Amino acid sequence: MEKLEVKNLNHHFGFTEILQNINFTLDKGQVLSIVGPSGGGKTTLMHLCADLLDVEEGSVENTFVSSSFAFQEARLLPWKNVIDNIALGLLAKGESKKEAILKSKEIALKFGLEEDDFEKFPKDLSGGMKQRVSFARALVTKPSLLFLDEPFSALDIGLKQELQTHLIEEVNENNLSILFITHDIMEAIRLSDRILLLKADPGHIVKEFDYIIKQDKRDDEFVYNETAKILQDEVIVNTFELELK
Ligand SMILES: Nc1ncnc2c1ncn2[C@@H]1O[C@H](COP(=O)(O)OP(=O)(O)OP(=O)(O)O)[C@@H](O)[C@H]1O
Repeated sequence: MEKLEVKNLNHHFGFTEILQNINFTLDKGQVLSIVGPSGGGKTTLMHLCADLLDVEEGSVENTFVSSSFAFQEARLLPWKNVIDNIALGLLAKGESKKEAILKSKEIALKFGLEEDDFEKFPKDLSGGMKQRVSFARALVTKPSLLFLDEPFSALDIGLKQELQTHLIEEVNENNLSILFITHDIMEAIRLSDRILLLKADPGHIVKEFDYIIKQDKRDDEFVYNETAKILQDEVIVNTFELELK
C-alpha cells in the first residue's frame, strides 16, 4: 500500500529549531492537511516530505509511485505556452508529443481554460488562469500523491471553489492522495480527511481533527458549522493566537 510516513522528524535552520518531533502517516486516497499560522514551518515540512529538502533528524518514507506539486505561485515556464506548460510532465515521462498535447488540451478545458488561451504565454494570463494551468499541469500525469502548498490563497472565492471541486473529483475518481498545506481552516475542512494543527516556535503538532463524511457531501453549511466549532477550540485559539470575543 502506498503511503507517506513521517517519524520523529526534527528540523533546524542554523541554530533555530523549526520543526519538533513531527509524526504522521498519509495513506493512499487520503487528504491530509497541515494547518497553522504563518511561519510555523508548514512549507519546510512539505519540502522535507517532498524530498526538496534533506531530512536531518527522523525519517520520511514515501512509497507513492508518483507525485506532483501546485504552489501558491503557479511557477510556469515563461517561454512556453499554456499547452506546452501543461504537457511538460507527460513529455518527461516519455509520452509522444501528439498524445501529450491531446491530453493537455483535454485537461485544460476541464480546468476552465478556453481554446483561445492554449497558445498564450504566462505573461498574458491572469493570476487565476495561471493557477488553472498549474493545476492542470500537476494533474495531467495522474499522480498518486499531490503536494499542495497554499495554492488557493491568491484566488477569488469562485475559482477557489471550482478548483477544489476538481480536486475532490480526482480524489473520488482516481483515489488521489493529497498533502495540503494551508493557514485557512475552512479550506482544510472542505477538503481533508484529517487535519493536523501545527503550532509555531518550534513547529509541532498540537491537535488532530478527523472527518468521516465524504468531501462531495460537505456543503457550505457543514464547512461553516465545523469552522465555527473548531474556532471555539482552546487549542486552535491558542495556536493562532486568536482572541475570543
Ligand atoms: N532556507 C531557510 N533558511 C533559514 N530559515 C528558513 C528557511 N526557510 C524557512 N526558514 C524559516 O523557517 C520558519 C518556518 O518557515 P516556513 O516557510 O516553513 O513556514 P510556513 O508555516 O510555511 O509559513 P507561511 O505560512 O508564512 O508560508 C520561518 O521562521 C522561516 O523564516
